[in-house]
Amino acid sequence: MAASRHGGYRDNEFRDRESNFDVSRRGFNNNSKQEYDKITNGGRDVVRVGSKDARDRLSLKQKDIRDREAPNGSYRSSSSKSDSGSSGGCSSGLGPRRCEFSVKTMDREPGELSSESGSDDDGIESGSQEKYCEVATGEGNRARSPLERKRKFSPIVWNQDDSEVNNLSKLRVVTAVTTLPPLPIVRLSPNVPDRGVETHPVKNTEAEILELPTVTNPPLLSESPVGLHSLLPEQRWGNEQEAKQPEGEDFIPTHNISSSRWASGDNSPGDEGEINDDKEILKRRKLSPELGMRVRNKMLRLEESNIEDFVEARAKSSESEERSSRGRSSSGDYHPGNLSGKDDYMEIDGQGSRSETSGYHSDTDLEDDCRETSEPPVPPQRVVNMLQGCRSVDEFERLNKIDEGTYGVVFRAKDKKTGEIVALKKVKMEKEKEGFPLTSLREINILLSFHHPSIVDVKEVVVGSNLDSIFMVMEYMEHDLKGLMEGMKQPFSQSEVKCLMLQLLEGVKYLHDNWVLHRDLKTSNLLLNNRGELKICDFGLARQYGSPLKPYTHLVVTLWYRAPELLLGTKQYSTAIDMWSLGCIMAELLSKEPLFNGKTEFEQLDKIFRILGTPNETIWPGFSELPQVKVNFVKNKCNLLRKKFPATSFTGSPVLSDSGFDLLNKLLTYDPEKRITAEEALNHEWFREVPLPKSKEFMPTFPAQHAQDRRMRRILKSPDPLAEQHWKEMQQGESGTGGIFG
Ligand SMILES: Nc1ncnc2c1ncn2[C@@H]1O[C@H](COP(=O)(O)OP(=O)(O)OP(=O)(O)O)[C@@H](O)[C@H]1O
Repeated sequence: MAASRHGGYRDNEFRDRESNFDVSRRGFNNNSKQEYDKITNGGRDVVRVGSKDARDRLSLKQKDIRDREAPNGSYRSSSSKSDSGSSGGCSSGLGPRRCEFSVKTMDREPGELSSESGSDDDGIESGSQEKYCEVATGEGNRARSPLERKRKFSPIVWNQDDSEVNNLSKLRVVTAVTTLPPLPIVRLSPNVPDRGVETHPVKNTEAEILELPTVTNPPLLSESPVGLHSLLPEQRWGNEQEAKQPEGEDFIPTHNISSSRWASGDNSPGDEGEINDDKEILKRRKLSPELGMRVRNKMLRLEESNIEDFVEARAKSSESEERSSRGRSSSGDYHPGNLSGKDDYMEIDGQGSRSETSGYHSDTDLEDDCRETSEPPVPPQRVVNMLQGCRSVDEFERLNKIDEGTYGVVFRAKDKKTGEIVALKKVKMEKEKEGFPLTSLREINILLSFHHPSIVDVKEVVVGSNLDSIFMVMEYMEHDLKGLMEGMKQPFSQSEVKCLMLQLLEGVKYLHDNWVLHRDLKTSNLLLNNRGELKICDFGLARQYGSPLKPYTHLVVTLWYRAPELLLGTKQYSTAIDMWSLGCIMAELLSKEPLFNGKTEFEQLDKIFRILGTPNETIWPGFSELPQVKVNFVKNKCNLLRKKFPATSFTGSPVLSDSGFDLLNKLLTYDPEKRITAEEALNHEWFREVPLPKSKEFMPTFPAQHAQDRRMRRILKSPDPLAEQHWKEMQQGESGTGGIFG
C-alpha cells in the first residue's frame, strides 16, 4: 500500500519482519556495537556488516527484495557498497577506538523503563497542572543532573587499560595530556610562556590580533618532555617513545606521528618507511618546493599551537599534581576541569547579544579557547602529521557544488587516484588576513580526532593551489535530513525514526562521553547516505566542556533547535542543550515539520511555551533567575505536545506511542538537569517496542539531490529575512583560491 512512500518502498513488509526480531537490548554503549547491530538488524546476530558471510547473505536477501521492489526503482543496494572505513556500519571500520570506556552502561531490567506517560492524553489535554508538571519537569528522569552523571565518568579511565589505571599518579599526568589532548589553540600572546619562542601575529575570526608561537629554539623546549625537537622529521614520536618513559616519571605523550594517517606506512600502501626528507615529501606530494614550504609553514603553525598547548597542559598538570598531592580528596574522582587549577575561577562573558542567527561564534568562546587549556581536549590518535604535507586539491576532480554553509563550501568530488567519491569542504578564508578561522580549526581537529559510525569521517586535509584554501576531505553522504524531508511526501515512519534516532543518539553519546558539545545539532547537520547511515556533521560550533561549568556564549544552536535555557540567556550549560535539539529533531522527523520555528528569540520561546506550557520555579528550579526571564511571556499552563503527537490519529497527525511520547517529553524537559541524557535515551523503552527500529539496510533510499538545491531550498524557507540577501552576498564574495574548487 505504501509502495511509493518517499522512496517507493513497502513499509509494512519489513515492519513485519522487524516485529519478529528477538530484541533483548540491555543498553547501548559505545562498546556495544554488536548489540547495536543486533537491534538495528533486528536482533539477527548473523547479519553483521563486518562479516563477509553475513554481507553475502544480506546481499542475497536484498537482491531478492530489490527484484521485487525494482519497479519503484528506489530500494537501496547496500550490498554493492564496500562498507569500507567507518561507513561500514556499526560493526566494521571503526578504526582505532580511543573511546574504550571502562565505564559500563548500566544494565536495565526489562520493564524498568516502562512508559510513564500512561494516560497522558487526559492529563495534558485537560490542562491539569499536576499532570503538566509531571510531564514538563521530566519526573521520569532521575534527579541527578546530566553533569553529575557525566562527572561520574572520569575521562581518566576512558583511554586506559586496567593495568594503567592502577598507577594514579601516572594517570593524572596522562589524563592531562593524553586523554585530554589539545585543540589547536591560538593563545593570546601574554600567555605564551617564555620558552624561547617568538610569536607570529595571527588574527582570529573576530579581527582580534592573536599571536601564535613559532619555535626558534627547540633545545630550550626540549627541556620538557614535549621537546619540539621531537617534532623534527628525523624524530619519531608516539607509543614507542612513550613506552620508553621510566615508570612513575611524568611523561607527556605527544603527537603520535606513527599513528597519523599521513605517517609513513599508515594508510599509504605505497610509502615505505617514514619520509624524512623534505624534497622527497614534495616529490611524493607533487607540490612545488615553494608551495610545499608554505604548506609546511602553515601547518607547522597549527601544529605548534598544539605543541604549545601540550607545554602549557604539562605545566598545568604539574601544578594540578602538586595541588592534588597536597590536598586531594581520596575519592578518586577526577574532573578534567580541575586540571587547570581554576576550580573556583569563573570568567564572565562580557559581550552582549550580537546576533540571533546560527553559526554565531562568540568572543567568549575564542577567549575560552585562548585561556582555558584546562578543558578536556581531544585524544590524539588521529593527530595529523602535518609535516608530511598535504595532498593538493588538484588530485580531485570537481563534480558539483553540494552546498554552502556559513563556514564552508561543500563540493562533491572524485579522487583521481582511487576514483572514490568524496565531499570536499572548503574552509572559508574570507578573512584570511585575520588568520585561519578558529571554527574551522576546531572542526578539523575534532573531526580528525573522532571516529565513530555516526560522525562524518574526515579522511584528510588538502590544500588548494593557493595556500589560502584548505579543504577537508570527507566521506560523501547523499543527503542531509533537512533537504531530504523537504522532498518527502510523508514523514518517516516510526521504525525509520527509531533507526535514525538510535544512530543519532549513539553519535551524541560518543561526543558527550568525550566531553564535546556539538552545539549546532539540526536536521541540516545530519547526513544520511544510501546505506541508511546517519552521520553528524558541522562541528564548527562544537567545543569541549569540562567541570566545573564555565560561562559560554548562549548564542549557539540554530534558533529552532535552541534549548530554552540558552534562549533565556544562561551562560552555563552543558550536554543538555544537545539533548533538547535532539527532541526537536525527533519531533521533526516524525512530523516532517520543525517543532518550534520562531523567527526571533522571543518568538521561539513563545512557541515553546505555547506548546509545552510556560515553565515556573516549581518545575524548573532556577528558572526565575535566568537573565531573560523578566520578559513578559505568554502564561500557558497546559502541555499540548500530545495533541501534536497523538497515540492514534485520523487526521494525518504523526502518531506516537505512549513510550515514544515519553521519550520526546524527556528530551524536551525544561529543566536541563532533569533532561534525559543520550545514554538514558538509548536505553529507552521506545526502541524496544514494536514497531522495532528499522534496520539501516532496510531504510528506504532517495534520489540524490541536485547540486545547490540543499542550500537554496533552505534559504527560501529560512526564518531569517536577510538570508537571501546574505546568500547573494556570499555568492558575489566567493573568492577563487581553490582552482576549480574556487
Ligand atoms: N560529507 C558530506 N557529504 C555530503 N554533503 C555534505 C557533507 N558535509 C556537509 N554536507 C552538506 O553541506 C552542508 C553544509 O555543511 P556544513 O554544515 O558542514 O557547513 P557549514 O558552513 O558549517 O554550515 P552551517 O552554515 O550550517 O554552519 C550540509 O548541510 C550538507 O548538506
